Amino acid sequence: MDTVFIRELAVDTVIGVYGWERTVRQTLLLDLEMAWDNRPAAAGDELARALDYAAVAERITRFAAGSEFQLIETLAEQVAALVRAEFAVPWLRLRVCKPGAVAAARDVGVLIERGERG
Ligand SMILES: Nc1nc2c(c(=O)[nH]1)N=C([C@H](O)[C@@H](O)CO)CN2
Repeated sequence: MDTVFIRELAVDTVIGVYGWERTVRQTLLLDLEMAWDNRPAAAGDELARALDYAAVAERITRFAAGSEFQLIETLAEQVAALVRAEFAVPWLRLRVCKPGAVAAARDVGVLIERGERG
């Protein structure tokens, strides 16, 4: 299996457990690695056989824009399920970062893997 990836996708969403966080939109950064066999797309040089990272990024951005989760764990789980179901991705690794959430830390977030690499 090969990998198709998206790095530091910035999505705006309502996210957080504190009262003030329910009234603002914050930016999360997503890193996504998706298992995919790139050989058919390369052999035919055709997007139709590729895992279209632009389409995946657009879908995640749209989903996050309409969501209002408290925990980044929940957003990560939902994004992972959506990508696997809608794009037939057998395995993925997703990192969700919430920059600025802990002032003394460069970054905080969660990292999940779902599915089988095959
Ligand atoms: N494991 C998590 N810890 C925390 C989360 C979270 O989503 N997952 N969220 C918060 C607050 O919303 C925080 O980001 C506000 O700065 C605290 N801990």
